[in-house]
Amino acid sequence: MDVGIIMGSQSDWETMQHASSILEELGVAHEAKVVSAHRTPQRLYDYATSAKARGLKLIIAGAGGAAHLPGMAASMTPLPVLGVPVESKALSGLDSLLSIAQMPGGVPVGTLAIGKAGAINAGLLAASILALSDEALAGRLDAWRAAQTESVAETPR
Ligand SMILES: Nc1c(C(=O)O)ncn1[C@@H]1O[C@H](COP(=O)(O)O)[C@@H](O)[C@H]1O
Repeated sequence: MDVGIIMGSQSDWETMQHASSILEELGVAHEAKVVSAHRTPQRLYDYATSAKARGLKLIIAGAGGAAHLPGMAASMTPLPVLGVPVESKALSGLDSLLSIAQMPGGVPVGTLAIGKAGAINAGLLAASILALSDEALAGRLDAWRAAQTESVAETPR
């Protein structure tokens, strides 16, 4: 398993499934788990502290509202952590974005955009990081990008 996708709640899956779909398309081995710093702190501790030893190379963490999950995960693993701010009902994800992006110096979380675009880009960014040491994956990523470019019509229909 190369990538671990974690999310604060089952309700985040609607957003985070887009990270999973991209990784699936690109043939990157991944797992998805519901893990919450607030509601299941022991599960988070166990997940983050064992992630590297289990062979994961990177973690994508999505959460909404007071989104402490990505930062707490980053504090307990040397693996790179990409954070996806899930769009919250009360504040449209601005709360999620700020609480994921505004980490204190020393504990980085690579923060993506709010919602679906962020989840897609977290998957793509994870793939491009892994592709640095995986030629076959680099080739699949190049093909994915070329297909995306190809799909953009020059004339609106
Ligand atoms: N931000 C966090 C954390 C965390 O950061 O550990 N755990 C749950 N949550 C968030 O609470 C929101 C509402 O959750 P519910 O839909 O379960 O009430 C979700 O977006 C989740 O990410």
